[in-house]
Amino acid sequence: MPHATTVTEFCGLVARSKLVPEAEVNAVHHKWRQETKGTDEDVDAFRKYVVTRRFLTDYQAAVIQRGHADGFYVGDYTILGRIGKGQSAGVYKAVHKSGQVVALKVLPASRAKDPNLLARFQREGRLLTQLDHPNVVRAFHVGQAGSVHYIVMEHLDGETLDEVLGRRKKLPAAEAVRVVWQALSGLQHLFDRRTIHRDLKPANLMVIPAAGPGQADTTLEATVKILDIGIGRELFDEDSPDTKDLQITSEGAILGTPDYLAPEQARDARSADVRSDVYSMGCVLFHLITGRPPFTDKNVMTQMVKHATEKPPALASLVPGVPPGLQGVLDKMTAKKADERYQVPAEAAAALRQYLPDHLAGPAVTDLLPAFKDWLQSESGMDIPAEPRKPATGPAPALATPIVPSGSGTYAPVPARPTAARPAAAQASPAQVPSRPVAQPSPRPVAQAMPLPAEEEEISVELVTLPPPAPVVQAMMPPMEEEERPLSDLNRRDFIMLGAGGGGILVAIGIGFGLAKLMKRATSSDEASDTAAGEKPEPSGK
Ligand SMILES: Nc1ncnc2c1ncn2[C@@H]1O[C@H](COP(=O)(O)OP(=O)(O)OP(=O)(O)O)[C@@H](O)[C@H]1O
Repeated sequence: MPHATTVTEFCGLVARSKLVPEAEVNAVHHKWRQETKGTDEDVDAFRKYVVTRRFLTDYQAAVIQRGHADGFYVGDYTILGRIGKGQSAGVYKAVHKSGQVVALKVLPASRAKDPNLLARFQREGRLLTQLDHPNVVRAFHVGQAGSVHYIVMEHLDGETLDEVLGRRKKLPAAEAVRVVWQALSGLQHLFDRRTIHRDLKPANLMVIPAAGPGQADTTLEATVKILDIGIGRELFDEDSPDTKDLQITSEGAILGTPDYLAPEQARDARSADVRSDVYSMGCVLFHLITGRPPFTDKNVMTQMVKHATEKPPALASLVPGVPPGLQGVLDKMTAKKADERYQVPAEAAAALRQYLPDHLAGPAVTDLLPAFKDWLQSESGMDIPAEPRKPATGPAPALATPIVPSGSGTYAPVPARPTAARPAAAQASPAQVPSRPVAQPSPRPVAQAMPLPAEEEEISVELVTLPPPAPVVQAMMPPMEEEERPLSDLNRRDFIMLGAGGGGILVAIGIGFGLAKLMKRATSSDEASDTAAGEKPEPSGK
């Protein structure tokens, strides 16, 4: 679709998008002309004007300037901006018609055609909506609008640990322990709900809030949230029809992230259990403290063999001042044999507790607008307390749900999370709620500057499938850029990517076989040396 090259074209697209009513678009256009004496060619200046006055968000204005008037609505949600792009789904900041700001994870129509991707996406939605813990991202609803599928989540205003590490390289031990301790609390909740994660890495752990400009760059006040349980698994569901997909997805994950992968999970994704998650969290702890993962080989195969056979370097050899006992806890989290690890995340969390900083801030929890709660209740039957409780603050146990080992070695059930107020972080300011014919208040112009997006900002217009709009402009337009084409138009690069993806899976299968062979060889040489030492080998059963 052609770019808007004049303010008139831009205004036409805004009106067609229904983000701002036509009369209001005309009024603001008129006002801008009067105030600035701008010409019809000054599209950039006009775009800046409407964004600064919050008629549109950066993202909306960028998409419109690139010639698109659709793709701003998913069900009852208006898209405000793009937050992240995963391998298959996109994550967007959006606002519900009640004014509640949320994060929408969206599987576009073209991806939903793939039954494996759709099954994985729906599984993630199903798992997430069953979870309810301050250290796990909260999901409210799984929906479908036309052929677009989406998961409605609390909007987290923070940054991933990956981003924190990108900036700070490593964290002081007490800070690292606090982060991992929280994640372990969230993982225990997953386990209590019979779920394991299987893809724990810094990019899937979010800390909120992010350190603001001018503030101390620390996570000591932050809450950790586990994200992305897309390849998570409900335990004991091996017979479910999507198990095959899990295998493939996990091999894809192996290719991407061997840094934190437990040996048994590398051998066979289906053999992963909660202790594999404990191993991954041990590797994350190692990375946070030392600034590098336990094994740094670029070669995936070598790295996986090292996970299975080598001990990571001692913490003290890489960083000074690490409490000596912490090494023992880390060793137990990352033991090669799952039986020798902490058996559940709560045990590891309990062992880490003595290394936590003295004072811990309470968990950040997302406040929900009453109108959104009512809507959720009527739409999905989700029961959310009307009167949110205050978040706990104070010493260690209050940070997240306390983990209390019961006498039998199992753990006390995790009480429901407090749904208490973090002030207004997740509510749209009136100006953020775009006007829409359905019960949306009109945006109120406010004199607060918002940064304009970088030119290369990614956009997606494949959120909703609408009939092709009538052309608004007839002027000669520049050719469409790569980023702007609808995702349904496959091009050469897509075929290359698809080929690479398929090739990747074959490589992963090869790696799996190779590793299994190596492990087998290692075992038989162990047996051989046992036998040589006079031990009688176990009968083979033949
Ligand atoms: N609830 C949320 N609030 C704010 N940002 C979020 C939220 N969920 C995800 N994100 C952002 O979006 C990014 C992608 O999220 P996520 O990992 O869930 O996507 P994904 O599509 O499953 O990724 P992949 O396909 O690689 O597994 C995250 O790294 C994070 O930056």
